[in-house]
Amino acid sequence: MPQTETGLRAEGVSLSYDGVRVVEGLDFHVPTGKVTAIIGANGSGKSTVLKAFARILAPAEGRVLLDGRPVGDYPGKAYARRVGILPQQPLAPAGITVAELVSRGRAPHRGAFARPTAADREHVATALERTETLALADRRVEELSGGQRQRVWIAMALAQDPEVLLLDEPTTYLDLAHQVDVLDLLRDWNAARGTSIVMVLHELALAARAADHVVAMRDGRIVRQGSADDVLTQRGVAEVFDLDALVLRDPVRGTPLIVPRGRLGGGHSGAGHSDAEHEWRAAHPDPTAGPASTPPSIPAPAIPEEKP
Ligand SMILES: Nc1ncnc2c1ncn2[C@@H]1O[C@H](COP(=O)(O)OP(=O)(O)OP(=O)(O)O)[C@@H](O)[C@H]1O
Repeated sequence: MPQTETGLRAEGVSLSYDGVRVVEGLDFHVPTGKVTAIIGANGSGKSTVLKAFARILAPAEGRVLLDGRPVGDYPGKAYARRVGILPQQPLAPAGITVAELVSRGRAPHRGAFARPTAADREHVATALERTETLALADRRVEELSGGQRQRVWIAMALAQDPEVLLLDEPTTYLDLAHQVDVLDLLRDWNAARGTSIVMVLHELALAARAADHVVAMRDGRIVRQGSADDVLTQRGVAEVFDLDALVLRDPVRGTPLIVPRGRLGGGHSGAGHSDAEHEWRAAHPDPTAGPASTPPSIPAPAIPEEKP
């Protein structure tokens, strides 16, 4: 292992729950200073991978390293200053207010009984402001709507201000406008602070729009990774989701836009990877495996304006 290696890396990692292997042979270096989206079908191991990077789940095999050192070697607070996670279903302590919860994001930066510093208060205020939750500061978290609560959790993660931020489906519960807001906010945060962001996303158009790097998982393994153009091809979508889809270009951003046509084969639980690909090839005798412009001849249809 070279002394100079920096960042977060999984090396030959397998992950299990109660002895049942769910992720196998994971080799992945989190792209430093970039935004990465992990995509894949339900149960393919996306959250489990985040848990390994967050030290919630120890590898059954292999190692997770931060700057070349096993992550288990870092004291808890030291690790939390560098790597933060927003899990899929975080639990807030009963009765806690929004301001108190977001302030907890600063805990790794403080001594056990130390009072918040001006810098802590500044981080919390910025996080509340950026997530548009400032007006909710005195409300109890449990009385918020799902979308408001989700933005509060994101505020807490931003207040923590780690070098690597892991987010499991950060757009859950958000309406479309807030999904776009949150992803744009995370991109801005990445650009301004250089934070490496890794997030599990289900919405492929949003993943393509938000991420520099896309990682596609299937059955506990990474099956594709690269730019959205590399991963979200017609064949890529077939391989990852057993889905026959057209891949158009988002006319606004130029990123891939997936239009599902139907399922291939017996679905995730039945058809294996090679069956799906075989079927896809049979249905598409002349597949173009190129970037997302496939098939280029089909333009994104214009949706007519509604008549008043
Ligand atoms: N705490 C747990 N105990 C036992 N098995 C688990 C646990 N958490 C996840 N699993 C199993 O591990 C596999 C991978 O789950 P994981 O949550 O990582 O998938 P995912 O890709 O994030 O799915 P989703 O898109 O549905 O959130 C699944 O088969 C799941 O049932």
